[in-house]
Amino acid sequence: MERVDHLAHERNKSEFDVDAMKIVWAGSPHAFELSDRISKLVASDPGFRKDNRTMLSRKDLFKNTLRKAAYAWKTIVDLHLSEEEAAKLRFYVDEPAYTDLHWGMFVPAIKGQGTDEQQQKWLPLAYKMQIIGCYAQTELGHGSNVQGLETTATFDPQTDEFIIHSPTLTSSKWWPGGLGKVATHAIAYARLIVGGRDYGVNGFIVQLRSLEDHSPLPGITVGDIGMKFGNGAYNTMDNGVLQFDHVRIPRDQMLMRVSQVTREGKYKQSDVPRQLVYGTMVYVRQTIVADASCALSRAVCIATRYSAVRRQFGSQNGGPETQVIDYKTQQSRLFPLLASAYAFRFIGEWLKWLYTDVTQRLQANDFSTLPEAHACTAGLKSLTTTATADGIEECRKLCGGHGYLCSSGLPELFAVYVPACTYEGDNTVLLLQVARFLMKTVSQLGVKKPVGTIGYMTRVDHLMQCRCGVQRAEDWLNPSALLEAFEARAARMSVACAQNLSNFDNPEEGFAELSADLVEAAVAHCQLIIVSKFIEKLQQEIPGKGVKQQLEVLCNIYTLFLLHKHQGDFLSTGCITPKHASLANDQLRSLYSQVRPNAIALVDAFNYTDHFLGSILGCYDGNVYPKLYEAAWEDPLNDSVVPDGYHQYIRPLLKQQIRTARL
Ligand SMILES: CCCCCCCC/C=C\CCCC(=O)SCCNC(=O)CCNC(=O)[C@H](O)C(C)(C)COP(=O)(O)OP(=O)(O)OC[C@H]1O[C@@H](n2cnc3c(N)ncnc32)[C@H](O)[C@@H]1OP(=O)(O)O
Ligand SMILES: Cc1cc2nc3c(=O)[nH]c(=O)nc-3n(C[C@H](O)[C@H](O)[C@H](O)COP(=O)(O)OP(=O)(O)OC[C@H]3O[C@@H](n4cnc5c(N)ncnc54)[C@H](O)[C@@H]3O)c2cc1C
Repeated sequence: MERVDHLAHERNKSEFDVDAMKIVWAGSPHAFELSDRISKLVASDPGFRKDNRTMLSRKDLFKNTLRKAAYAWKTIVDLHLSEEEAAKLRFYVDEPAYTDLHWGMFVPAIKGQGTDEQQQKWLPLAYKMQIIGCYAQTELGHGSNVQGLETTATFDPQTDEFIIHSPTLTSSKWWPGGLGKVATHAIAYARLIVGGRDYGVNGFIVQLRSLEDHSPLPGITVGDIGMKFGNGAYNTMDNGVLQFDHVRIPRDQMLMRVSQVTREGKYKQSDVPRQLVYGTMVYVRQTIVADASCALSRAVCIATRYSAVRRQFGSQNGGPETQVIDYKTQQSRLFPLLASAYAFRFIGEWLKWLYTDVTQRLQANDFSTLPEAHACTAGLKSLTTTATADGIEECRKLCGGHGYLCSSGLPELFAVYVPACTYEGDNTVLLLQVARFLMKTVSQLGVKKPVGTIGYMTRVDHLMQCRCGVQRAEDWLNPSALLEAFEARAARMSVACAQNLSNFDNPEEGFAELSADLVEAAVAHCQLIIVSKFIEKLQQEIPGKGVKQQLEVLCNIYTLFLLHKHQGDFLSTGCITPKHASLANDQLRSLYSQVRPNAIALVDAFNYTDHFLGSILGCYDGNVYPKLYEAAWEDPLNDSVVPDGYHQYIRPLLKQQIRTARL
C-alpha cells in the first residue's frame, strides 16, 4: 500500500534546501553520511526494537538491555565498524546501558589520568570488552563535594599494595552506572593515604568481579540501588552500590599521570595541575552539551510535526479546523525551543573544538586555558541540560493529552533526560564554579587581560555605561546591538556581584550569602557565550539555498527570546529601557511568522528515523490517528475484553449495587 504523507503540504511550503541544512546540522557531509547510514541500519534491524520498553518489568527490561548491548557489540564486530561508527550505533540504539559508562567514562579516565604504561596494559582489554568498567566516584554521603569523599586507599609498603576501604556507611559508592550488575572493574576514587598523610582524592583501577563466574571478589559488596524515575527510562541502567572491605590492589593500579607513589612509599606530584584528576568530568560535560541538542531536537521534532497535524477550533463553513501550529501562543512556546535546539548544536560543536584545543595544550604543558575550559564546560552543561529538560516537558504539554501517552515518546524521553541536570555535576553547583571564575576575572581586571569567552570584560568601562541604540523593531536584527546588550548585562551583573562581595570581611561568607545572585550572573555569562557563538557561526560561509537565512531567523529568535524571558535583568541593569523590551517583543512575533512555513522542514533537517524518534505523534508521515488507535489495542491490558480481577473485585461490587438498588 502506498504511504500517504500527511505533512506533504507543509514540506512544500519550505523556502530552503533541506538536504543542505541536514549537512549543517550533522556538522559535515561525512558526519551526515555516517549518521544517516548507521541510523537506518539500526532502524531496519528488529534486534534493536524498543517500542515495548515501558511495559516490561525491571528484570525483563534489564535482561533485554543486556541482550541489546551484546547484539550491538556483535554487530560492531561482524561489520568491522570503526570506533566512530560503533559510537554512532550505540547512540542510535538509544537505550541507557553499562556500555555508556564503559566507553564514556572508564576508557577516557584511563586515557586522561593513566601513564603510558597503564594505558598500554588496560586499554586493549577495555577496547575488546574483555573487561567492563565503570566510574565509581560518588558516595552515599558525598556527590557534589568530591574533596569530601571518604573511601581510603592506604599504601602498604610491605606488600607494595593499596588497601581500598569503605570506613563508613556514607562512604559506600552509590550511583555509578554499570556498577550494579555488570562491571568487572571500576575506576574508584579514594583518598590517597601514604605514610599516614592524606594527599586528597585520586583514581584507582579496582577489579570487582571474577572474570570466570562474575561473582564479587573477596572484600567487595556490590548491587543495584533500585528503581528510578519513570517506566523503562533510566531503569535499563544498573546504577550501583559498592563497599570495599580492605581490598588489596597492586600499587601500579593507582592512576599515576597527575601524582605518583614510588615503591619506597614516596608521594610525587607531576608538573600538571592537580585539577586534572577531575579531567574525565570535563570531558563528559562537553559530550553532555553536544547531547543536549539531540534530546531537545527529538522532542521539538515530535511537537512540531504533531502541531501541524493537530487541529482545534476555527472551522469556517464546515471546513477543517485550525492547525494548532498556527496559534501564536503555540508558536511562542515551540519556536524558541526549535531555535534552542540549533543553538545548542552549534555550541556543542564549538565546545568540542575548545576541549580538543585545551587537550592539545595540556599535552604541551600549557595549562593556561584550563580554568576557562572548566568554566565553559561546567556552565554550558548546566545551561543546556536545564533548558533541554524543561523544553522536553514543554513539548509534552504542546502535544496536549496525547503527549502524556507513552506512545508519544515524550514521557520516556523526559525521564531518561532529566537526571542530566544532576549527574556529572549538579547544575547549581556547576554554575557556582562559573561564578567563582567570573569573580576571579573581575578582581584581576587591570592586572590580567581577560581572553577568550571572558574577553568582553576588557571593555568593561564601556559596557558599564553604554546605552542601547535600538529605535525600531528591525534594529534588533543587528548582531552588534544584540551582542552589546548581552555583554552589558553579563558584565554589569558580574561587577555588581563583585562590588557586593567586597562588603564582606570574609569572602567565602560573602560568596555563600550572595550565591543566588552569583548563579544569575553565571547564567547571563553562559547565555552570552551561546549567543555569540551562534552569531559567529553565521559569519561563516554556509552553502545551500536559503539555509543561512533560516539560521539567521533562528539565531534572532533564540537571542530575542532570551532577552524577553530575562528582561528583568536587562531592565534592572539599565542595559535596555521598557521601550527597547517592547520593540524586541514585536520583532520576535514577526520572526515567528517567518519561521512558520519552514517549521516542518527545519525539523526534517535533523534527519531522525521513526525508530529513533520512537513517537507516534512525531512520525515522518504525520499519520497520527490510525497509529494511535492501533497502538492502543496492542496494550497488554487489552489482551482480554474482561480484565483479570473482574470476578474478584468488580463483580462483587456490581452485585452489591444491585442489592442496594432493590432495597
Ligand atoms: C560519547 C560518550 C558519552 C558518555 C556520556 C555518558 C553519560 C552517562 C550518564 C551519566 C554519567 C554520570 C557520571 C557522573 O555523574 S560521575 C560523577 C560526577 N560528579 C561530579 O560532577 C561532582 C561535581 N563536583 C565537582 O566537580 C567538584 O567537587 C567541584 C564542585 C568542582 C568543587 O571541587 P573542589 O572543592 O576541589 O574545587 P574548588 O571549588 O575548591 O576549586 C579548586 C580549583 O579547581 C578548579 N576546578 C574545579 N574543578 C575543575 C575541573 N574539573 N577542571 C579544572 N579545574 C577545576 C576550580 O575552578 C578552582 O580553581 P581556582 O583557580 O579558583 O583555584
Ligand atoms: C542517573 C544518575 C547517574 C549517575 N551516574 C554516576 C556515575 O556513573 N558515577 C558516579 O560517580 N556518580 C554518578 N551519579 C552521581 C552524580 O554525579 C551526583 O548525584 C551528582 O554529582 C550530584 O551530587 P549529589 O547527589 O551529592 O547532590 P547534592 O550535592 O547532595 O545536591 C542536593 C542539593 O544541594 C544543592 N547543593 C549542593 N552543594 C551546594 C553548594 N555548595 N551550594 C549550593 N547548593 C548546593 C544542590 O544544588 C542540590 O539542589 C549519577 C547520578 C544520577 C542521578
